[in-house]
Amino acid sequence: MHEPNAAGEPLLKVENLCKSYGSFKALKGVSFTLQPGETMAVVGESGSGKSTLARALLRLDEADSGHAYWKGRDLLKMPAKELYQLRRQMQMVFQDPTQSLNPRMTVYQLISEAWVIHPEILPKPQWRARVEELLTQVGLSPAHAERYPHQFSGGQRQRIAIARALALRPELIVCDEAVSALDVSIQAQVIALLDKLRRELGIAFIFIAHDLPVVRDFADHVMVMQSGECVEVGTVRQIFESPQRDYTRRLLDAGLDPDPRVQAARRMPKVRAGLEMG
Ligand SMILES: Nc1ncnc2c1ncn2[C@@H]1O[C@H](COP(=O)(O)OP(=O)(O)OP(=O)(O)O)[C@@H](O)[C@H]1O
Repeated sequence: MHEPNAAGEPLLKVENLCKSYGSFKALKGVSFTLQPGETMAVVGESGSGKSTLARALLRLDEADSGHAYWKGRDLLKMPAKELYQLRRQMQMVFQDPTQSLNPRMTVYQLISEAWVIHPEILPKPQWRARVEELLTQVGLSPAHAERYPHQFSGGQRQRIAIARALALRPELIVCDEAVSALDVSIQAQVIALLDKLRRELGIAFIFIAHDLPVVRDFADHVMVMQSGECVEVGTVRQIFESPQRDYTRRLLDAGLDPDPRVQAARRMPKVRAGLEMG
């Protein structure tokens, strides 16, 4: 469990973040605060800037202006050496695990690769046991360590990607459309797993999704993005029960399937959390 940092700083405080591609403004001054262990969903239609925000925060792309403070330290100005250490604490899980998992590596190699890069985390004799522990934690079996990514279903591959992110003991996991490619019932199982990890390990999440219903049972706060701007932010309850903007209402309407069976399948099966192997 991660402790709140001593200074009582938020885990992440983002101020007025801007990013352009040429003359196109993809992020127009986004601000928000994330506390340790908190989950913030970032929702918005395609092209609204959600991935650009994630990439700027992890410095996979450089923001043009603004600030992002990680426990009070401006991570956008952080020198490379400090950033290298910080990257460990901020992990990303992408939409398509077939692209992020090297098909030639076994699950054991994929997960332990994190410790090749960061050997300070775990001595080599402990790698095997830790890989097996992580696989169990994400609802897979220790025997899966010797398999290759193509031998798993989409939901199981996403669990491997999550285990790999956990290997570095992150304090924040940024999920960029991490469940969007999965069937609705498998989506709910993977979200239930993330929720279990959040409760057990105190990990904070930024959870990017274009579909509002999937975040309802998981997020604490929702930030709604449109054309590079945050147009509404609130608790899940505020956003779902009294959205202030038409755009948010439209997102809610678009995401709600009229079929109650589909709605039920989307809801997170809390009691089954992490036990099924989607
Ligand atoms: N490398 C790039 N070069 C030029 N334009 C880009 C680049 N990356 C993103 N954009 C543009 O910035 C805007 C925001 O893109 P972004 O990927 O952040 O949107 P998004 O909300 O994540 O969309 P989606 O839900 O489809 O993933 C889009 O109009 C996109 O075309």
